[in-house]
Amino acid sequence: MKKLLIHGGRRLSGEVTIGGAKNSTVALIPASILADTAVKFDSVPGILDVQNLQLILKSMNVTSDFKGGELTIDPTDIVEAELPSTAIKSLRASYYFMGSLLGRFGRATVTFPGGDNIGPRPIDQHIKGFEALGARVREENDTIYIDAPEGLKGARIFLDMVSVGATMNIILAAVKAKGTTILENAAKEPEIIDLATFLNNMGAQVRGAGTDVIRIVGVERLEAHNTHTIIPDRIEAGTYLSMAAAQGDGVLVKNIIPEHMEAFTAKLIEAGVELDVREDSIFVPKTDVLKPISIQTAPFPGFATDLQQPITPLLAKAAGTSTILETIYPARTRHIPELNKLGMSIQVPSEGLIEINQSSQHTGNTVKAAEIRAGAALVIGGLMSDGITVIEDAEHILRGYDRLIHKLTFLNGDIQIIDDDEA
Ligand SMILES: CC(=O)N[C@H]1[C@@H](OP(=O)(O)OP(=O)(O)OC[C@H]2O[C@@H](n3ccc(=O)[nH]c3=O)[C@H](O)[C@@H]2O)O[C@H](CO)[C@@H](O)[C@@H]1O
Ligand SMILES: C=C(OP(=O)(O)O)C(=O)O
Repeated sequence: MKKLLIHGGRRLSGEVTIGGAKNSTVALIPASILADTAVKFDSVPGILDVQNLQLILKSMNVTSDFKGGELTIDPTDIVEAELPSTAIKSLRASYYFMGSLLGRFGRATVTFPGGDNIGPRPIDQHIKGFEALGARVREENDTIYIDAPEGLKGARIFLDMVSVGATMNIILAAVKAKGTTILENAAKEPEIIDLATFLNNMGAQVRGAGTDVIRIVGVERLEAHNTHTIIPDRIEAGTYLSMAAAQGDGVLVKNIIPEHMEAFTAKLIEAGVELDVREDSIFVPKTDVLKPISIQTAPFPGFATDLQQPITPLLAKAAGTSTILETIYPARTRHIPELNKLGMSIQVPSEGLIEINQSSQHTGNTVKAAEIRAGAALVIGGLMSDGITVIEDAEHILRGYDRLIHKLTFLNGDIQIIDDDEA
C-alpha cells in the first residue's frame, strides 16, 4: 500500500502544467480497439488507470507503448480473451470495454467495473442502450455477458438520466453499427466531445457531441491518420486552482481550457479569489480573505461533482459557513471526517449536504483517502496544515493525478510517497 507524507504549512508558488484528462483517456484507450490501424495519443497523463488499461489491452494481444506522454496502441492483431479481473476492478472505466468489444466483435464479457466508492453506481442505462441496439445482456456472478448474434442496428435511445458513462458506451457500441443511432438526453461533458473527435478523425460519423442529442451513423472501418491530443484535465486543473487559492503566494496553472471550468472558476471568483483567467492558463494570486459561498453539483456545464471535494478544504478559510449540495453522488462525503481530523469544522447534517465552517488552526494527522477526489481534498488539507500529514491508501489518488509528487515539489510543496510493500 502507498502513503503520501506531507510536511504542511509551506507556501506554494510557481507554475504547474495540467495533463491530459483522465476521463477522456480512460474512454479513448478502450475506443482504440475499434480501429483497423494503430492509433497514437499525446498529452496522456501518467496515472495508474492508464497502466491498468494497458494490462487489459495486453490480455487481448493489443500492444501498447507509453513514453513521455505519448501512447501508441496497435489493435490490429486483437484476439478475444478473458480480461484480467484485478485490472478491470481497479478502475471504473473498464466498463467502456463493453461498448468497444461489442462494436468490434459483436459480443463482450466483462466483469463488473471498480472505480471510486462514492455510493451506488448502477449501469442500467448502459445496458438499456446496448439492448436498444439489438444486443442481449445477461448478468451472472459479477460478470456481464453481452452478445448481438444478428449484429448491432442503430436505434433511438432516450437516457433516463444524464450519464457520462452510458453516453460514451453507447457511442462506442453504435459507431460501427448498421444505420443511425439517435441518443437523447445525452451527457454534454467535454470528454464526450474528445471521444467523438478521436472517432470522427478516423472516419466515424458522430454528430452533436457536447449537446444533449447525439446522432451516430455507423461506418465499417476506422483508420487513424494522425495523433490525437487529449484535452486538458479540468478536474486536475480545478484541484490545483483550489490548492493555490488555499495555500499559494501566486501560482500559474497552465494548459487549461477555461470554458470547460466556468462553473468552478465562477465560484472561486464569488468567494473572493481574484483569478486572472487567460487564454489557456489561469493565475491565482495570494488570497487572504474569502467569503462563504453555496454550491450545488450538477452535470456539465454545472459544478462538477469531482470538484466538490477539492474545493471543500479551501472553503474552511472563508469567513462564515459555506454549503455544498452534492446531487450526483449524495454519499460522496467520505473526505469530511478525514478533513476534520486536520482541525477543520465540517458537518454533513443530511445526506448530500455539506456545511463548512471557518477554521483557522489546521494540524497534520494520519488520514485515509477513501477515493480519488477525497484523497485530493486531503492533499490540499495536508498542505494547509502545520506538521506532518500521512495519507493512507494513496493508490486512489495516483489513479488519476498525473505526476503528483513532481508537480507539487515544483510548486514548493514538501511531499513524499512511501511504498509499504517495499519497506
Ligand atoms: C470515468 C469517468 O468518466 N468517470 C466520471 C463519470 O462517472 P460515471 O460515468 O460512472 O457517472 P455517470 O455520469 O454515469 O453518473 C451520473 C449519475 O447517474 C447515475 N447512473 C448512471 C448510469 C446508469 O446506468 N444509471 C444511473 O443511475 C449514477 O448513479 C449517478 O448518480 O461521471 C461522473 C459524474 O460526472 C464523474 O464523477 C466520474 O468522474
Ligand atoms: C469518480 C471518479 O472516477 P471514476 O469514475 O474513474 O471512479 C473521479 O474521477 O472523480
